[in-house]
Amino acid sequence: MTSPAPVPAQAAVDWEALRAAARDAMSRAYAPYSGFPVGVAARVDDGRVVTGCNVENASYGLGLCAECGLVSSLQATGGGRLTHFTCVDGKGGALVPCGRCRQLLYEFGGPELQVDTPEGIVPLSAMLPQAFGPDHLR
Ligand SMILES: O=c1ccn([C@H]2C[C@H](O)[C@@H](CO)O2)c(=O)[nH]1
Repeated sequence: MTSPAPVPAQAAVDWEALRAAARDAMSRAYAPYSGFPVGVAARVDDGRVVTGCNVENASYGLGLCAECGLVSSLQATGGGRLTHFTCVDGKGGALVPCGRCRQLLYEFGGPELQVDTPEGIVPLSAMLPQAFGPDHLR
């Protein structure tokens, strides 16, 4: 989804607004099996904000992490590069993205993507060292 009023791309990122967007998405998660709702939000290089929530399935292994929805929304609303990312748990606190989702984020944000973690803002390169990515296939 896009935010109602996109922030200009050149403005400093408002992490609290991004966390609020992630909490809002988390409130609509479908997580009846784990009981662990997750919401994510990211700023795009054109100023858009995209979000996602986890969507589980009765066939447990088919559950979709919140980041899956986020990257789908990114593409469906015009593409672009992710610049800032946050992930929250059911209490609204910062949550680290799982390993698979770090790879999803790397595809669209690369090593410089700024990630909001319980230990502060860190580049994705610190969370996915020596990442495999699109450059390996060129
Ligand atoms: O980065 C993460 C980590 C976990 N989950 C979801 C998957 C599952 O539905 C629930 C418990 O693992 O949390 C996400 O959506 N994103």
